[in-house]
Order: sequence, then C-alpha cells, then structure tokens
Amino acid sequence: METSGKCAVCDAECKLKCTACKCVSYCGIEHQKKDWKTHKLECRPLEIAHSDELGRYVRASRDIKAKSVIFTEAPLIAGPKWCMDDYERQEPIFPCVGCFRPVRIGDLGCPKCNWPICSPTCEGLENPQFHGLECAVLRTARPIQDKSNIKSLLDHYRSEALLTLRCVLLQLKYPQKWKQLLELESHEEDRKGTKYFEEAEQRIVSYLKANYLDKINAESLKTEGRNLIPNCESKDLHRLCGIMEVNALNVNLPTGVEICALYPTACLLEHSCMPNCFYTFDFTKHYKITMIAGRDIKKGENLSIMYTHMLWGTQMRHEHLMTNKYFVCKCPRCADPTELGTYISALKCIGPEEEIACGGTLLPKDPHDDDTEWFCDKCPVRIANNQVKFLLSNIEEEVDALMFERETTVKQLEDLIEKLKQFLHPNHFHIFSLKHSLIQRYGTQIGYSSAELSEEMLKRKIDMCNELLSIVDVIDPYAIRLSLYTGIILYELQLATVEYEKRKITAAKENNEPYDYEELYNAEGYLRRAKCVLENNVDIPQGKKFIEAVVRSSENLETLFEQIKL
Ligand SMILES: C[S@@+](CC[C@H](N)C(=O)[O-])C[C@H]1O[C@@H](n2cnc3c(N)ncnc32)[C@H](O)[C@@H]1O
Repeated sequence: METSGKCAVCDAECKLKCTACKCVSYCGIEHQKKDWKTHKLECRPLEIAHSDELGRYVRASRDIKAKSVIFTEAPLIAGPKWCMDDYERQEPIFPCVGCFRPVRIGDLGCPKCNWPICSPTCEGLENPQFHGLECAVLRTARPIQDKSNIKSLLDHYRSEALLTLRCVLLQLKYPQKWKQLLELESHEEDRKGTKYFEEAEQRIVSYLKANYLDKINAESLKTEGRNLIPNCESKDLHRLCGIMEVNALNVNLPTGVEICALYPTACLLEHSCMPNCFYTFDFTKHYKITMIAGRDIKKGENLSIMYTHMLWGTQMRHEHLMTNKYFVCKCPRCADPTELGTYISALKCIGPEEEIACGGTLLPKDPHDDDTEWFCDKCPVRIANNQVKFLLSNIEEEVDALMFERETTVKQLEDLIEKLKQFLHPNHFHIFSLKHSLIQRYGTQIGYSSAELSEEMLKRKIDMCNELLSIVDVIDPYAIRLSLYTGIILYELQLATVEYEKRKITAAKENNEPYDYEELYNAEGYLRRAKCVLENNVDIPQGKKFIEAVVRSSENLETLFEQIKL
C-alpha cells in the first residue's frame, strides 16, 4: 500500500510504508532496513482507520494468531475511579494519591498537600504522572477545619476529581500525550443535559474550579499576565469528563481498588458484543495494557473489545451503550431477539388467560426499540416493553439482594430459581447468575459437601453446568470475555462428574461389573479446557485460586485413574 509521508530515517517525502503496520514511512528499502532494529519494537499488526459510523477504529494489518500479543502500551494517564455511586463516595477508604494503595481517609497525609497517602516515602508522590504535578495544585486549597468529621473529609478530598485534574495537567509536562488525549472521542454535545453531565458538573467541574483552578489562574493572571493552567474552563473540563466517560478503562487492582486509565491505542478499539480481543494490565509496570487476540483474526478484520457486560440481556447492554457511549450496537447478537438462540433475555408467556399457561416464550420484536412490543411464539399475547421493564427491575432487586447477602444458602438460591422460572426463560441472564452461584455451593456448603450430595443432586449440578456451558459457548465461543465464568463452570462440572463416577466405580466393584471410563475421560477434558480458558486470569486473585484448584483436581483425577487400574 502506498501513502505519502516522511521517511523515518531521513525525513524525505516518500510513498512507501512498512507493510506490516503501515504506520511508518520510508524513502526506500535501505532506510527501512536501517530502521528495523528500532521499528521492530513498535511494529504492530494493526492500522488505525476512520469511518463515519465508528469514528476512528483499529483493524488488523496482517493475520493475527489467537492468544498472540497485538500491542502493549503505557497509559496516557491513570487515576482513581472518576465515576462513583453514592455508596462509594461514603467509603472512608481512599486510594493513596501516589500509588492507589487503599488507606483510611484522615490517617496519613502528603507532607505538602495533606491528601491521603500510604507513606511519606511512596514513590508516586514525586512522579509527575501520578501525584507529582497535582500536589502543587492541591496544596492551594484552604485547609480543612474539622478533621475528625469523616463526611467533611470525604467532601474535601474528592478522589473522583483527581483523574480530571491529572488530565488537565498533562498539557504542562507531556504535550504529546495531551494532544493524543484531546483526540479521543468525547461526545461532548450528546452529553450536555444528561444526568452524567450534571453529576460531573457538581462533583468534579465546579469543585476543581472553585477550590483550585480558578484561584491559581486568577493569581497567575495578576502576577504573570497569563493563566498558569490553560484549558480549564468549564467546557474544557466537561470535554475531559466526556473523554473519560467514553474511553476510560477500569483497572481492578489486586488490592480491590478500582482505578481508571486512558490509553492511546487501546481506547480506539470498537465495541462488539462478540469481541475478538481482550486485554490484561501489568500492575507492576504502571498499568501497562496488553491487547491480546482472543481468536485467530484475519488481515483487514476490525479489532474489537467489549465495552459492556456480556451476561446482560440486549436491552440492558443497549441502554448502557446508548447512555455512556452514545451509539447503537448492530452486532448479530444485538439484532437477534433470541440472542443467537440462547434466549438469554426471553420471558415465559403466562398465556392469554391467567389459569392456562401456554408454554410459549416472549421475545422483543425489536430489541433496540424502547417502545417495542414483546410477542409470544405460541399464543396471541403481546406485552408492552414498560411492563417487561417493571417486572425485570423487581426481579433484579430480588436477585441482587440475595447475591449480596453474606451467606447465601443453596436453599435460597434453589427457591428463587424456581420462583423466577414462572416468569423467565430458564436461560435468562438472571437465572444464569443464580445457577452460576448455585453450582459453586453444591459440593462446598455445609450440609452439601460432595459426599453429602445425593445422586439426584449431583445429576442436577451436572445438568446445570451443561446448561450454563451451552449458553457461554454461544455468546463467547472463544472464552474471550467470560473466561473466568467458563473456567468455573468446567471446574464444577468436573467435580460433580468425578464424584458421580466414583460412586459408579464403587457399585461396579461391588457387583463385579465392568466400569465404563467415558465420563472420567470427559472430566479430564473439562479440566484441560478449564486450564486453557483460565490462563488469561492468572493475574487476578480469583483466577489464581481456580487455576490452583484445577491443578489439584487434575492430580486427584490422575490418582483415581491409577487406583482404578490397580
Ligand atoms: C472508545 S471510543 C473508540 C474510538 C472512537 N471511535 C474515536 O474515534 O476516538 C468509543 C466510541 O467509538 C464509537 N464506537 C465504538 N464501537 C462502536 C460500534 N460498534 N458501533 C458504532 N460506534 C462505535 C462510538 O462513538 C463510541 O462512543
């Protein structure tokens, strides 16, 4: 492909580009060879393109093999979570301004600005990409009067405003990063008047201006005749909030703290409900992101990640993408009322008359339309979307209440599943999450240990695992996004299968009958697959825990095989 540019070696106008990444130009083969040692470190199998529908997007510039690293990059900026719920704002735990380690607000403060820190020797305090620059701004605020009042402390030290401040300050020391940041999509016009805009106004924009930025600039205007920090009018700060809303990736640290980061290339990947890439973060190297191919990707294919939750139904995903990212996803799953035959959003029809259930399934006519009708595939029943929404919001409350309980019991989960089956398709995402919890309790909860489970219960667990597997295999066939969920299902399926088979082995021995190994070989296969899909989760505590459990189960199964063969 030929496009004009300047030679990376001699700066001459030229038309040849590196054929692999198409990002760097050369005047000829000689200079390309000369530059290869440097360029190969950043030569990436991608190119950035533009369309009216997507804005900028990224596509593969050559075939990419599954599981290969597509690129690694450092963030433009990282900071504490910028968009919080009310309950999060009341938490007295604060991410250290230097390194995000969780600390108690009011305990220890930065020696210069007094914002919460983990230790006066924390490395991030001097680092301009973390607290180094902002410290000079934060110390200009009036000191807090009542340090014993947690509420005033939380209002004075607003961690949610720091990322916006860090973005603004980028221009002072990192002009190239600032330029890249401003090139990111902000949907600033679409945001105006939304509740997110209003919230950002109250919690971030007016707070930063009133307490820090306006004062600093008024002072510098007086003494130096210029704004010390340019581009920090309300509209500029709102644009930055828009950039964060549309692009920021959440980074869940092993400490449980959630932070947000913006990346120059990773933030350009488009959304798909069936993405072909996934990413991991390096917590030791300042939150570098690594983008990995989730499956084989063909040259010319767009690279995609998932911006929303894969286990939500289309209407919830649609609402999230519309209100936070301002677009309608047109992927095959979103366009199909059955969601690729999984029926993950489907309801049960109660029939035209209350007493006679028709056994049919209710589906939305147009999953994207807020006024859509839901129709039954067996009888003439039609339901308005508002009614469905009302039913689902009540169900969601009930499911959440149970899931957030400290010790949810098997009985509670079984009862709620039975109750919800009257209204929801058995594959519905609410039932999916309850069943996913339940399979992990069969075999572990007091009174339900493996040995205590009846044959019928073991069978039920096996069936449930297979049902869940059949859903994830359709919506995430390469376990790109649901790898942990899938790994857990496979692990639990194997546990129940082995326990069931052990009993069959004992019975076969007692009756002097031959034993058929098939199911045990299947269990071996579940473990192999679990190991493979969990690979992506080595860096997260829950993933690590399950990988270790899978390894232990493999050893146990090997021992069992040896014992039977004796
Ligand atoms: C994280 S940004 C991606 C980069 C962006 N296209 C740009 O030009 O900077 C997200 C925005 O890209 C667009 N986008 C991403 N995926 C899309 C999709 N599947 N369909 C339509 N627009 C999409 C939307 O405007 C969305 O708000």
